[in-house]
Amino acid sequence: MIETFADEAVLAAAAAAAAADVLRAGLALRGHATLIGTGGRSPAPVYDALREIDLDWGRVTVSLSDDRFLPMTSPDSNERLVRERLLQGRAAAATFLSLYANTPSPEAAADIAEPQLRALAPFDMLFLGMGEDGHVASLIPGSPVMEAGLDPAGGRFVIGVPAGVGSPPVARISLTLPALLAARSALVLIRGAAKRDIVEHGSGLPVHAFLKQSKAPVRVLWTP
Ligand SMILES: O=C(O)[C@H](O)[C@@H](O)[C@H](O)[C@H](O)COP(=O)(O)O
Repeated sequence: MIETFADEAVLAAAAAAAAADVLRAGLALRGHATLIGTGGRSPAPVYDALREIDLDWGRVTVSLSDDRFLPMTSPDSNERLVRERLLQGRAAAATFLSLYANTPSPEAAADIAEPQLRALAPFDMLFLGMGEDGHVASLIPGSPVMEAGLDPAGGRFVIGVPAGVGSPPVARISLTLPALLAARSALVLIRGAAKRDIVEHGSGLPVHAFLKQSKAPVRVLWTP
């Protein structure tokens, strides 16, 4: 099930091409398309490749599977990564929908994002990274909201995640499993032997909850 790529650049080109195909199909069928991005190191080269692809970016909306509850001025902001690496060049014409808001709590920011993400769904393309603890989005082992976020029958699309888990262990805003499963297609981007081992031989972690479902078609792209 895992697709192996020789290196990061080859993986990035394949992921960008797959995303562009799906976005083009969404544009042709519905007149607009949605890409849900992710933070971390893995997506940055994909963003670099994707932003130069000739698409009607003005009719594409981009958001995130999770963000840190930090303003864009922070180097740890995922929104900052997407704005700096994806929303440039041709892709600068896309609309970005923030998960972060300057609210007193991540829960209040999630309340603002909730109806906006619901209105966007289903999403044409979802990118996910995975941590070495098996987390996807900010559904992180050890978090008090992980179980609620992974409930396939849960009523929320977006939740606040209190500080104390993850790296950095700051508060976060995350899509839930029902929101992630509202993707028409998804790419999980992973690198290194340890992560491959978790996907193939681990069990019961957030990544497995996402992979063991038949709702959203998922490809797992791996490079050593
Ligand atoms: O907010 C976070 O905790 C990270 O952004 C995290 O979710 C990241 O996506 C994965 O750890 C994969 O990271 P890499 O892409 O660097 O492998």
